Amino acid sequence: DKGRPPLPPGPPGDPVIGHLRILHPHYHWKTYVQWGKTYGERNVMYTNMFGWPQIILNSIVDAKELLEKRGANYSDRPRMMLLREVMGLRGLTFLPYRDRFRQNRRLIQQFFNPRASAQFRPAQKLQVMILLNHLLQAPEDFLRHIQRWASRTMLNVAYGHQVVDDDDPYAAVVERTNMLVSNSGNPGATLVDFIPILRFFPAWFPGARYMRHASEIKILNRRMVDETFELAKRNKAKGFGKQSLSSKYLDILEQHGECHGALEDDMKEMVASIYPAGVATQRASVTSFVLAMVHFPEVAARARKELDLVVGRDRLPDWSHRKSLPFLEWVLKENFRWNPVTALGIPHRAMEEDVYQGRRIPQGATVIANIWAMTHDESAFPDPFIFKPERYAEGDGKNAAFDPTDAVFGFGRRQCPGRFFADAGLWLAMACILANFDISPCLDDDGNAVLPSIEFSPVFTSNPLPFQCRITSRDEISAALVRRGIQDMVEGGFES
Ligand code: HEM
Repeated sequence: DKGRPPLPPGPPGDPVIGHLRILHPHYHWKTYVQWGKTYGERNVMYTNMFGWPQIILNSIVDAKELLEKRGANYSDRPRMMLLREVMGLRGLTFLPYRDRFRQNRRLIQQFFNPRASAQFRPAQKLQVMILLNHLLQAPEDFLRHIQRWASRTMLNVAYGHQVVDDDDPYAAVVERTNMLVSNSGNPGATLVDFIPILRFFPAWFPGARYMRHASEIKILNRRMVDETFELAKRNKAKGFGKQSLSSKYLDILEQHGECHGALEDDMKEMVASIYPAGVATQRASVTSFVLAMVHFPEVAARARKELDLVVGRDRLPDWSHRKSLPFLEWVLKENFRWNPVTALGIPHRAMEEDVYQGRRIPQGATVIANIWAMTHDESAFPDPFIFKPERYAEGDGKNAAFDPTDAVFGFGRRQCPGRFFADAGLWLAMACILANFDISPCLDDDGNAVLPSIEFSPVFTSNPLPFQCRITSRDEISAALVRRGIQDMVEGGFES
């Protein structure tokens, strides 16, 4: 390495295993902030895992400079040995930046860009209406209702499938497969990602046993991908789910006639990949929002006041009101910032060696954007743990250095293609909940408020740890509105 620029600074590591020993197994994003303060130079750090170079970016400025401006070099993904090679996940999320990437990315963006994604609004609205009714009927199960809302929304948008009860067999298969995949570790950062040869070791070998389990998941996943696409075909034949992504893809395949080659396979994988991408993230966002409202009731009160003024009490909030509700807009932004649900995004990869600020970024380095660090940087967002929507107000009160939506969906050519869709669905869910439900802490035997702790799971998509609170319908007017909301959609001939 003589004569070449030095690597960015970082903590001292061990021979062979690199920084594995000093990287606390949980909440890597917090460890990286600590390391950044101690070793970082303008927040860019170098570490290695079993010799694999890793660059950590704790600041949005560097993430934008590298992952966006120099996007041609930084839009690849690390190899993802476990998820891609062993489990066989072939959707867009983990696809390398070559071959089919461009075509596949276009196939998603075509339907999820700001204009096209408006077609999913009726489906999103129906699911929010169902969520509100579930909250009305059994508010104590709110965590499950939110999970089900996210799952139903994505099953409907992906396959045109309408889940009607808790025993839905398709929902069960898709949920189980995705749960097994997501419990298997951080993408690109499991043991077999660092020691790829492990996958060929016998199961008795330490660390290799998991491989057998992973091969079983592969079979399950294959079946899930195929069966759900067949379901989508049947739905289409019956005239259901015309707005779904599968239905649009089947239209494209029809135009290609018999000679669509690998296109159908790609489409199947892509449809399957939007489910996990959209469920855990949206669920975590709404659950975080509920937790925040328990802790910051003055925010909920101010948002409701604005809603009452603009929307009134004789209808539910709708997207047409959005422009007239600036405070609610800040609540949404603050919620994205307070718990950026994919705290470390999804890793990128440097395809060629690069030099940044006089430091060398090795070819093949995994590049991690620490989104949590960016949205909890005290100099960008004073009192970062306080939920303070007014920090986005224009004028003197403004003390947010950037819009969190510019960070929480990732960067550059890999930036989340589902962001417009997610933003619209989350807005509606939050607006309707705030307008019609009171959220407050549970009470102990003596009538004292018991505030739930603010803790998030230490995994890839960070959800609040299970907590309790009281959700009650605001009054009879609200209860009637919520009931009518769903009736109106059904009577209005809503077609999923
Ligand atoms: C709160 C909601 C969501 C958040 C915070 C979120 C966040 C992210 C992030 C951080 C990435 C990685 C970007 C990067 O590599 O720099 C990503 C990728 C992705 N997201 Fe989302 N997402 C959300 C919802 C959705 C939804 C609803 C969908 C589907 C409709 C979706 C589909 C995807 C896909 C397909 C990718 C992979 C893109 C690629 O690799 O080119 N996401 N998302």
